[in-house]
Amino acid sequence: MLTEEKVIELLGPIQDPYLHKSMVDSGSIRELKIKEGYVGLKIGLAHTGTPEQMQLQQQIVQVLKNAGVESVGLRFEKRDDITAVNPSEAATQSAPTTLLSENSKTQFIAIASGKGGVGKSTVSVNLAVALARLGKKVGLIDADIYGFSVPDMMGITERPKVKGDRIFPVERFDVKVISMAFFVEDNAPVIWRGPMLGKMLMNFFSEVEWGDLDYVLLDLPPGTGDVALDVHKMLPKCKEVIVTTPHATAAFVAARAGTMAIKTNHEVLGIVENMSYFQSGSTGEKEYVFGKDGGKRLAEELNVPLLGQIPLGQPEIKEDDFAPSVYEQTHPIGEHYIQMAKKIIDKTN
Ligand SMILES: Nc1ncnc2c1ncn2[C@@H]1O[C@H](COP(=O)(O)OP(=O)(O)OP(=O)(O)O)[C@@H](O)[C@H]1O
Repeated sequence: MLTEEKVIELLGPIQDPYLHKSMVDSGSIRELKIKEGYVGLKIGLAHTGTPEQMQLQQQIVQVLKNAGVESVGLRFEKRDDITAVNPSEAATQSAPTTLLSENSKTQFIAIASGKGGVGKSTVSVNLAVALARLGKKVGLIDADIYGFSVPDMMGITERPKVKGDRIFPVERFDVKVISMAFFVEDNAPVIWRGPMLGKMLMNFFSEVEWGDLDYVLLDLPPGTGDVALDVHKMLPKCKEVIVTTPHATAAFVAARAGTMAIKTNHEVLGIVENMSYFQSGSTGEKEYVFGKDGGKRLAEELNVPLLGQIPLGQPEIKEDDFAPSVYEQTHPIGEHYIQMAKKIIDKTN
């Protein structure tokens, strides 16, 4: 037979979420009724209807059910005799959209390409990591809403933490990452269109707790579609890096992305020519597998710098720290990224 003393003893270790001490000692238990297999509790909290209340509710039910109680009735009321900070509200108030505010010091850089498969996501990830390696505070938004791949490329297996209505980005290689991949179940395809996409992107700014950042890189979807346009509208100060292969057709298509940026008054920081050549490990000879200098010509055409020519090559795959697309700092390609990141820092200072 469960007694009042026994229930109090069971609830003793559970903390009041706002007073941070035992709910028994903090006077949170306002009423207690026991009847056959039923326990009814009225609980007073500094804030009600909050995620903390939900958590507490689950804890109490769990403890009592484990002790053999068949049904638990809980009622919550707001306590006026105490004042305590509500972390969810505090988070909302202290997490304004500072990244987007007029006087924000954060630099936005969109990584664009004319077509898919040229290595835009690989470049986004490695530039973000290189900027972080150079001591910058960096965020990375995987805005490739249909073809999100950043978490897989960086070997991210966790999901962002959610506190109240704030989302905390996942940190990997000192880069804060948010991706559409975190918000879909089982890699389901995303079928949202038009305005929904813009809203999703806006949420990435307004509901994510980014903290203080020097750079936010955005991995755009390939081409010059809705999302790229949305980004340009949403982030008037956003600068752009265009990725292409040396192939003439790829560079020709990439020119459209460049023209769009220029027409909408966004500075193009430069061109990254990816998969520029294959360098033989034994002879050091370069083989121009996909053609030569398409990126260089594009840079001349748009009158912007060529930030780098990245050869073909795979990162070293480590079993214990799996990140299939991140080049180590000491890898020759990792070094290319450091040089490009330095140029970007120079150009944006
Ligand atoms: N320099 C490189 N050397 C070898 N492989 C590369 C290089 N750059 C990218 N890749 C590989 O090419 C493929 C396409 O790269 P990635 O996904 O980054 O392209 P993308 O332009 O973002 O494509 P999409 O927009 O279609 O997602 C990936 O398998 C990636 O690992």
